[in-house]
This record gives sequence, structure tokens and C-alpha cells, in this order.
Amino acid sequence: MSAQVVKVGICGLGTVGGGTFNVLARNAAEIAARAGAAIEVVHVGARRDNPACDTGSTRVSRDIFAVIDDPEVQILVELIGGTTVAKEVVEKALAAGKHVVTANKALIAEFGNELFAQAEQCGVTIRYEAAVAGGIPIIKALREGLAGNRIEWLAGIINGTGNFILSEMRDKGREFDDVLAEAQALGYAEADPTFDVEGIDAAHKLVILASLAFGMPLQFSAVYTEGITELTPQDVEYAEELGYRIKHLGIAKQTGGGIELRVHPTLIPEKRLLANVNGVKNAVLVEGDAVGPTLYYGAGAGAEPTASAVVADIVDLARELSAGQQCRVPALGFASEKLRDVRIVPMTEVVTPWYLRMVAEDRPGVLSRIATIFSDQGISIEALIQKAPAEGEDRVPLIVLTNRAVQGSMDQAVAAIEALDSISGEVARIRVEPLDG
Ligand SMILES: NC(=O)C1=CN([C@@H]2O[C@H](COP(=O)(O)OP(=O)(O)OC[C@H]3O[C@@H](n4cnc5c(N)ncnc54)[C@H](O)[C@@H]3O)[C@@H](O)[C@H]2O)C=CC1
Ligand SMILES: N[C@@H](CC=O)C(=O)O
Ligand code: NA
Repeated sequence: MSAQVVKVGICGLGTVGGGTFNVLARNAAEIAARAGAAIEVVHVGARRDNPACDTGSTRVSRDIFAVIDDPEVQILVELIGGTTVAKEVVEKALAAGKHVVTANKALIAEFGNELFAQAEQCGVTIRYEAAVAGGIPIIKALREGLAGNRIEWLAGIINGTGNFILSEMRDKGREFDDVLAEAQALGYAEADPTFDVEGIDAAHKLVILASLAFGMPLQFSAVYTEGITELTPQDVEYAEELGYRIKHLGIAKQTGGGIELRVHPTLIPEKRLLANVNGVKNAVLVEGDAVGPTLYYGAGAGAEPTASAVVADIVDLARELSAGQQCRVPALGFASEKLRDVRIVPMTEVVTPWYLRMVAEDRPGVLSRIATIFSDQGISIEALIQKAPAEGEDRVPLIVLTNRAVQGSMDQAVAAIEALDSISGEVARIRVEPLDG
């Protein structure tokens, strides 16, 4: 059975929905030539119009479920976000025998296992390239391009809003809240921006990347998640003095003890490519045993960059529909019955070098007590900077860079340091990733 026209319904006409509609319209001829079929948006479900998007004569319903009930629609594009109505939309579309394209990482990370199973049962496909790293074709790269590899690890800047905030704070000295407001106005942020700044969005994306890389079911609750809200301009400055940049990374690593899954601010040597990825750009570094390191870079958010990925998924499905094929590639790149149960490494076992910042009394003996505490835990010091005291102050910032240490030992060292009379307040700490394999 072949189709010359593939009919698409779009639910949600916000930033990404509007961008998708516009890209499909603007590049219609080229897209049709690639897909082997014209792609026609026959029905849009939107609570309100999008001024950036002229829907012309396309049917628009205020009730998004009218799009699913439309028998003409073959591919349902879910771009409303969240995990409540969006989940219902996707379930109903699959049950109605429609293929689904979504940009919704929260939905895939939290409910992907059941949705993929439902899709398989219904003989349809879910595609979700836009869900991770916006326009970068990282899902396709992991699922198909790197299929010959055993993936060793991956590390990525996978939240555009967070990277935009860190870059603007570092380069222009701007305030956190001011940059976040701009990211929201530019359409980069999630409907609830705490997802961006608390690392939840990056955790959603990391769990998807990890499942594709290591062939395991999605396990969102297993990801260790820290955001960027606790970072201070001082940490950014001191890290640079030591030759590092601070980036918010998602890291998934295969180790002897299982898989590490973690999202947190990280010091990266300034010469590494990832350290130089700025603004709303994302980048994912993937190390495969056969290919070695590979790097994927591009816009991580925004209307048309994200639409680029949504449209690529529509084209993939349209190719299958026009050729009369189905489910050419499994949702997570591995046959569903071959997904493996793997151990997720507890954070207490994770080993990295560390950056620590503390405030100490400026008097003899303090440094040696700190050095003794580290040495008692088998942690060696790589660098130590004592800053000059501010005028009228008798306390000084002390910055310590350690060699690789297991988090459990570092927890104990930090507790002992914080208990010293000569140390005020808490010790701030950030993991370091050399990113050298
Ligand atoms: N904005 C970006 O750069 C990116 C967004 N995403 C994902 O794409 C999805 C959409 O995000 P955005 O376009 O940024 O959001 P948005 O808030 O701009 O658009 C969502 C649209 O859905 C509509 N909507 C929500 N619930 C509805 C309902 N019950 N009935 C009818 N309409 C409803 C809203 O009115 C809005 O127009 C989310 O899952 C997001 O995580 C993914 C990659 C990048
Ligand atoms: N809010 C997200 C949007 C893309 O996934 C981000 O900033 O990366
Ligand atoms: Na992508």
C-alpha cells in the first residue's frame, strides 16, 4: 500500500507547534521530495491561535481530541507538553492506529516504557527526536548511526535554558533571574522553568539517551539530579582560575559496577570542546568502542531548531507509510525483548575529582588540619588557592581541587571539615569531569 499524501494532525500550536507548522509549509516541496509523499497538515488542535503561525485554510479545533478523532489524520504530532493531557492524547492516538511524533521528554522519560509497548501492540510507531537536545539528531545517531558500537559513556549539555543562563552570567555578568526571564520570552524554557534550572529537564533527556545507549528500559527515578540554582559567580570565577569552566552536564557511563546516571554542575577543563558550548546550544559527546569519541552540537531549544527534529520524524514515518512499511527501527534502538536490567550505580560509589569552596579563618594551622582530614579519607589535593581576605574580614575563601575520590569518602571529609571551628558555614562542592575517557 503506498500513499502519495501523508496526513498529519498537530496538537499544540505554541513555540514548537508553530515552528513545526511553519517549517512544514515553507519547505513543503523539498520535504515531499525527501519523504516520497506530500505531507499535509489537515488538522490542528490549539487552545488559542499563534500569531507567529498562519494556519490559513487548515482546520483548527479548540478541542485537541477532535484531532485524534479525525479519521484523516495518520500521524499525530503531540506538542502540548506535560504528562497528563499529553499522555491521554498519545494513548488515544496509538489506540486509534495513528503514528505519533512528540517533543515531550517528560512524557517519554516517565511513561515511555508503557507507551512504546502500547505502540508495538497497536502496530504503530512513536518518534521523539525533538525530545533530546532540540534540533540535534542525537536520537537517530544513537539509535541508528552508532548501532555497531558498544557505547562506553556519554556526557552532554542537554538543557538550552540552563546553558544560556550560565553563559550569560559568565560572559556578561547578568543576573540569574533576568537571563531566565529572557529564556522564557525566547521560548526556550519549559512551561515550569524549575524543570530547566533544577535539572529535571536534563534528567528526562539523560534517561532517554542512556536507554538508547545501553539498551535498558527508561528509569527516570534512578537519575541523580542537581540543578544550577546553587552555583555562585564566585565558583565560576575560581573554576576559571584553575583552568576550568562550569557546565551543567548529563552523564551516563558504563562502569564495572553498573551504569552511572547523573545530572549536575561540572567543572570541565577549559580546552575541552564541551567547555566551549555556549548560549542555547547543546552538545553531546558519545564514546563508542569502535568509533571512539563523537560530538553532536547544535541548538538545544527554540521554535525552528526543535521543529527541524519534529519534521525529520514526520518524514521518517511518511517514508514508511508511503513505502507500506511499519516500525523499521525499534523505539529504543534495541528489540524490546532484549532490553536489559542493569544496576544503576549509587552516587556514594561514583568516583570523580572534586572542586570545593569553603570559608576559613585566616590563621596558622587551618590548612594543615584540612589536609589531614583529606589524607585520612585517602583523598589527595591537586590544587589549593587561598584568596586574600576582603577588607575588615578575618575569614578567607579557600578553594581546593582534589584528585579522584569516591563520593562516600568525600561526604565524610566534608562533614569533618564543616565541623571545624575554623570553617564557617557549608563547604560548596562541584564534581570535575576530565572528559578524557
Ligand atoms: N520550546 C522548546 O524549545 C522545546 C520544547 N520541547 C517540548 O515541546 C513541547 C511543547 O513545548 P512548547 O512549544 O515550548 O510549549 P508552549 O507552551 O509554547 O506550547 C504548548 C501549546 O499547547 C497548548 N495546550 C496545552 N494544553 C492544551 C490543551 N489541553 N488543549 C489545547 N491546547 C493545549 C498551549 O496553549 C500552547 O499553545 C513540550 O513537551 C516541550 O518540553 C522540546 C524541545 C524544545
Ligand atoms: N526547556 C528545554 C527545551 C528543549 O528541550 C531547554 O531549555 O533545553
Ligand atoms: Na534531537
